[in-house]
Amino acid sequence: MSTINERIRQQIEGDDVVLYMKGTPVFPMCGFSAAVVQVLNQVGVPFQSYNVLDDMELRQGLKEFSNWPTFPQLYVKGELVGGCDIVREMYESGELQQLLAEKGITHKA
Ligand SMILES: N[C@@H](CCC(=O)N[C@@H](CS)C(=O)NCC(=O)O)C(=O)O
Ligand code: FES
Repeated sequence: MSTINERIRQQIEGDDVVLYMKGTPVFPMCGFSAAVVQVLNQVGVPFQSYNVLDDMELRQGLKEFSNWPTFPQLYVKGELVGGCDIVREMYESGELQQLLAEKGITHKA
């Protein structure tokens, strides 16, 4: 495995919920990323985020790692859930909340 893939693997296995985004949760640099931050805040689960605008190797590596060409990318327990459209749809249908509950990811205190 290449170094970048190892780094990604460590990141997505290091936290239950990982968001690769443009900007930060406090200062998102794109509306798509902001939308997923908003969903996660609504659901109330803690998440780790990485800013792909700060790291071109990560930005490129993730597209190949997950075969997913855009950001945001949301991972739960090491698996890609999807981007903005998928996350929003899953939130609206309740599927996202169900997935998180099934994986034992609890709300922030
Ligand atoms: N429909 C996409 C919207 C996300 C999107 O189109 N992202 C673009 C613009 S922010 C992107 O990441 N392009 C590749 C790049 O900037 O490296 C989704 O559901 O996540
Ligand atoms: S940065 Fe332009 S659409 Fe995301």
